[in-house]
Amino acid sequence: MSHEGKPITCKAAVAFAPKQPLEVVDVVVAPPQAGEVRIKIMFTALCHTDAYTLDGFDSEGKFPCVLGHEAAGVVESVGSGVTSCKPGDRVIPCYQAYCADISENPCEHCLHPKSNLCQAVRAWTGRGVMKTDEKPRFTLARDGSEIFHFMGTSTFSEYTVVHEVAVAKVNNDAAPLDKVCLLGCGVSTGWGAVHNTAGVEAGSTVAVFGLGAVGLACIEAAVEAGARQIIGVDTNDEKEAIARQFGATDFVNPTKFPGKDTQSVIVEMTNGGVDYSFECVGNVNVMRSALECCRKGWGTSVIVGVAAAGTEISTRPFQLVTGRTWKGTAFGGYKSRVAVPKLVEKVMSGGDKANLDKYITHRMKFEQINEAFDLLHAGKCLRCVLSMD
Ligand SMILES: NC(=O)C1=CN([C@@H]2O[C@H](COP(=O)(O)OP(=O)(O)OC[C@H]3O[C@@H](n4cnc5c(N)ncnc54)[C@H](O)[C@@H]3O)[C@@H](O)[C@H]2O)C=CC1
Ligand SMILES: N[C@@H](CCC(=O)N[C@@H](CSC=O)C(=O)NCC(=O)O)C(=O)O
Ligand SMILES: [Zn+2]
Ligand SMILES: [Zn+2]
Repeated sequence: MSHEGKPITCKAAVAFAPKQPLEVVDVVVAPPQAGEVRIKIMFTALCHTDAYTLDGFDSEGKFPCVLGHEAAGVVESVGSGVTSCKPGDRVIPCYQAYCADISENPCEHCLHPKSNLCQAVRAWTGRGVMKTDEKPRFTLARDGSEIFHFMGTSTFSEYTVVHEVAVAKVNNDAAPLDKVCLLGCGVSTGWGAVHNTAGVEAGSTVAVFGLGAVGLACIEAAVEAGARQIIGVDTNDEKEAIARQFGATDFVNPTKFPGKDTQSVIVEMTNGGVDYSFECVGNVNVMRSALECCRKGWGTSVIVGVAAAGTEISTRPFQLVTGRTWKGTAFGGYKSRVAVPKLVEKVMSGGDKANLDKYITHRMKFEQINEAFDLLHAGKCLRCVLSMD
């Protein structure tokens, strides 16, 4: 039965308040308005950023909300004026939008080769609402109260509504949605941090701080780029084996060097520091270590991790005066709607090299979402893919 133009009542995992378990409840998802797309979510994974927002660390976090931003699904219906996708299309919602190929008035970031920070809808997604009427499309079935969106995606729901500029198509019919959903955030971010933001070259030395899915994707990309030494850094010893499987040549657990900072350990190991480092933790002290373990003259450190509201980074300016570069990345610098379909093709044609299975440590039913958060918090899981059916 078609629900086109009508509200859909379905299950969503609602975050009613920070630090509280999600509640799987009935929500009403309004039909898509102009420039909007309603998607039936098939699979969604959890990213550390969902946990960070649920834990109350996100200055943009609004409650109640529907979290989730790493997913794949099928277009159920589209609002007026939508031309780039149609009902039945298999898609990946993108928290970083891209408007240049479908907007009559593209934003300057989409037109600029150096940025992927589309501004078309960002102001509204940050406030948890849709641009057209500045309201959410989710309401609670039991009392009609509004529920905010998250990152413009809100994939912890059987159905969601996103802006058209945030919809990447999965053009390859053979692409498994239960795997390519990971390209909606973590894996793409790690790959892009290495290839786009840093531009790691063959023969480079690399340190990756934080060996969750994002950090491991950095390692995978560094191997692909031909890095000769890749140092994985994590406070969890259990991450050493997996890091080496991904291609790390060395492993450092900072807790094993009491009284000595991690940057000193790495500078000694590399006789002067690494060419590139990646912070994939979201801790400002680790960000400092990641910068300061870079080689003077040309070392570049990329901040990938998302730090808690109110925290700030610091270092001695001398670290930059002596030639280190400190930069950051959002979604690995990829211009989402055009890049994600290419990443899907890369996975589909890449054999084992770009096999996403190694990131999927757990699979669960949607109703088990709080167990999945517990695993992520405990450091027991890279990616847990939740099935909606
Ligand atoms: N900039 C962007 O576009 C994106 C940023 N992120 C952020 O990237 C970070 C990583 O995300 P996930 O891989 O999903 O997280 P995760 O929680 O799976 O992995 C984090 C890893 O860091 C390790 N860790 C914790 N404290 C540490 C310390 N002091 N030193 C070294 N390692 C430490 C943990 O043991 C864990 O292995 C998060 O901050 C997340 O919010 C995620 C996706 C996109
Ligand atoms: N909302 C936070 C910042 C959160 C943040 O930095 N998000 C990353 C993506 S994390 C994905 O898992 C990002 O790409 N940010 C760029 C953006 O435009 O959102 C805050 O207010 O500090
Ligand atoms: Zn994410
Ligand atoms: Zn744009």
